Amino acid sequence: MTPPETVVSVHELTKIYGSVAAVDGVSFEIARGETFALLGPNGAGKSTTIEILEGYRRRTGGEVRVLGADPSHADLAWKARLGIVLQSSGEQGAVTVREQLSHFASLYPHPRDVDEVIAAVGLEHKAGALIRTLSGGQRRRVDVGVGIIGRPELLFLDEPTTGFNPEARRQFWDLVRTLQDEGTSILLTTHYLDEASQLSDRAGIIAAGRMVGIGPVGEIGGRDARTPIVRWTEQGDVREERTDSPAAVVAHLIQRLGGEPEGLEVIRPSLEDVYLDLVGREHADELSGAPS
Ligand SMILES: Nc1ncnc2c1ncn2[C@@H]1O[C@H](COP(=O)(O)OP(=O)(O)OP(=O)(O)O)[C@@H](O)[C@H]1O
Repeated sequence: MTPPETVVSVHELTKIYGSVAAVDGVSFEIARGETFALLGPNGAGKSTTIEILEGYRRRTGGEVRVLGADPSHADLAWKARLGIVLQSSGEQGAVTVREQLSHFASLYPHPRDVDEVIAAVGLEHKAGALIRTLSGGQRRRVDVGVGIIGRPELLFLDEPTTGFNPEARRQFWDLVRTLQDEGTSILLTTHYLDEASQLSDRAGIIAAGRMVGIGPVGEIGGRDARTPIVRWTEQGDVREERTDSPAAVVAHLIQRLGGEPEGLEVIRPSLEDVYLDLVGREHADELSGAPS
């Protein structure tokens, strides 16, 4: 079997603004067809990293290859293989949704069908509406449509579902799964850890410009961080035990206490629990539900 092709490779990337290291020695790789999530609190360095990979910002140091090229020297043909959904589009929108997507489609050699994309982002009923008359979440869907219209090999999604209602977020996840089935490689940043768990194969957690955890979403943080916790209340005190065999612990408890333990919970630490441990509790208020 041939090893998977690497579409993004980042080695010891740094970006210094004045005296601040916004990105401070970050390394990771993305294989073709993989979805990789970059997670971290506000100001951690995610957008700076993603914008360097897109060729929008110059790095201070380190090695970066994206689809075989150095983004700081790449050409238009390279750019046409990327799909980009920036954190904010700044789009004023004196054109309709269909006009906007048709315009971007005309810039690519093998674009998707405009009406298919409009349907995929759930804007059929707004196809003829001026973009400036759309809600924030609807405009975000236009941004996503622009990002995928060129049939990109590699798609950058920087906080794509900010402002989406829960139903729109689920629809967006379905769209991403379709793109994944077609073989698209994706780099995603999000403050919604459920979104990262649902969509990504692997994730990296950045805090203050440094990678503090990286791996498959189900394994990040290591085995100990993922060990289940059995929690119960006994004589007014909350007790807990970390164990690989929670059923045996519960059975033993029932026997010892002579019945149902009060307040019994079996907790399997989620990506969110591991994230909080890794970035520190002081960043907890910047978690999901409070995107930038
Ligand atoms: N043009 C700039 N000049 C100076 N400092 C900058 C500039 N752009 C970003 N920074 C700083 O770099 C750090 C990383 O910012 P970045 O936007 O990459 O964070 P982020 O992880 O994407 O955050 P968020 O989740 O809020 O989008 C922050 O401290 C930010 O203030």
